[in-house]
Amino acid sequence: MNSEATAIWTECLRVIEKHVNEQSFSTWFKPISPARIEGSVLTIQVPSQFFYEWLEDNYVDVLKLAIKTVLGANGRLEYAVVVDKGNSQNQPYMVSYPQGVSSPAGKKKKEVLAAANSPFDLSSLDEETTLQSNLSSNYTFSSFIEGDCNRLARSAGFAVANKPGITSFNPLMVYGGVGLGKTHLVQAIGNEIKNGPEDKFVLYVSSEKFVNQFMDGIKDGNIKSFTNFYMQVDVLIIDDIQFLAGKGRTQEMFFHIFNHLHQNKKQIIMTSDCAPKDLMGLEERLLSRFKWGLTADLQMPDFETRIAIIRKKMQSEGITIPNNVIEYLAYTVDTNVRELEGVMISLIAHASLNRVEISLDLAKTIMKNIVKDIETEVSIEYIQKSCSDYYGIKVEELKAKTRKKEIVIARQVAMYFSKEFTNHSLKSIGYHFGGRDHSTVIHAVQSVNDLMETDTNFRNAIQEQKKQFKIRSY
Ligand SMILES: Nc1ncnc2c1ncn2[C@@H]1O[C@H](COP(=O)(O)OP(=O)(O)OP(=O)(O)O)[C@@H](O)[C@H]1O
Repeated sequence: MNSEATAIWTECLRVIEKHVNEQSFSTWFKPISPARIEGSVLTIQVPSQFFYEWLEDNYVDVLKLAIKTVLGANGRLEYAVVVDKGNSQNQPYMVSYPQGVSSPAGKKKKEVLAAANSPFDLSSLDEETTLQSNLSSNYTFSSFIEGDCNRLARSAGFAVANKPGITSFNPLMVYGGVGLGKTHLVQAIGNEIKNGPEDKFVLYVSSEKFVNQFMDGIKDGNIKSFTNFYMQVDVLIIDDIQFLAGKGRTQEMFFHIFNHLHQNKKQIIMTSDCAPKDLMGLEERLLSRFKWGLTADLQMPDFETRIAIIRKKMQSEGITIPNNVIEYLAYTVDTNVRELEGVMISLIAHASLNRVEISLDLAKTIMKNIVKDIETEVSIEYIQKSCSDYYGIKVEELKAKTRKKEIVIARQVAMYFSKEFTNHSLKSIGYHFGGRDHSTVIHAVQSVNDLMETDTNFRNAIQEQKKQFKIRSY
């Protein structure tokens, strides 16, 4: 082994060690051996292609930092990937990496340090240092499907991403139920800013982590570093703010950080599982500040948006599935997007483990195992789609004002099924049919019952249609 390369790599490891936790260090850096140094190009040998990809995905910044610190601005890193056990390939597998290090003219981004051991210690890093921001690169605007359910939040988020701290959406508060895309959206904003032209210090942190860091700060007598760290941020994204409920001291600290950032036109983005007015256990002065900016909610995506989400996810996995399966999943999973994804993953896993095609039958089997009481879980949307297909009209026509006879019948039947197969109140059913009132629903149910008594064909058709709701399949 080249002793000069060894000495350089040892120096690099010293830098790396400061910025990753012990476990990551022994898992991902100890197995690396230095192969050679040629000029300012250090070649390291990694055990596998997977290992190399993992380093690139997760530790590119810290590697850049190490190379730059030890070899200077012109330093570069190359890899040699071991192809077979005990048989190393001496040709570098990848060249001209890391880019940021090999092109000193390139502008460095000031990002956020997420070094596990010393989260607030910025002292060893200069202005140009590339750090992490705790953002997942998968969460982008392009992978976030737009629909009525998220339009306001998404466009406000986009405006903030283009002018952080400058729009009146400061703070931006995104709220909504479990698994509806809050984290995805706020991280998309963070990624957009981070990849944008300005050099912004973006930090994403969960409220839980914020609380823990604050507690650690108190324990270690290190509160000043904690506060200084957060006050340096240009864009603070804090997830699940409801977690601060009842934690008075943390709230007080957050209040000061919030004020400081806001006064300095720094962007604050928050998420919560409920509307600010329902956030119990948060101080009034904090809640009143949340109202300074914009509050936007996320709802469960409607059927069409769910279809688009499934298509997008499948496309990103490189998997094609039949349309009727996509529709079936979109119909049946109307709780939240995370569950929808869970079902998709199960479906893909079953198909690949059992080496079978993804089919409607497979989807039904999986759904039966995953969703309890599936027979009773019929949504109004499902009924509307089914009835409009049956009568050959559009779903919108069921909700519209039109009084054309065939549409009135289809609408009444759909209301009748909604009353029979869902737990919605008459008022809620009316609302789903273009904002009609409950007496219209009562009238619809009565009319369908009357018609079934007098018209055998109609009764048979209704019985036939009912089956699909009972077995929840089509
Ligand atoms: N509109 C959307 N387009 C594409 N994917 C979405 C959309 N909404 C949610 N998702 C996906 O659904 C999953 C759950 O979203 P996310 O974790 O952001 O939800 P959340 O509201 O933050 O949940 P929690 O309340 O549990 O924190 C993620 O994988 C996300 O990518």
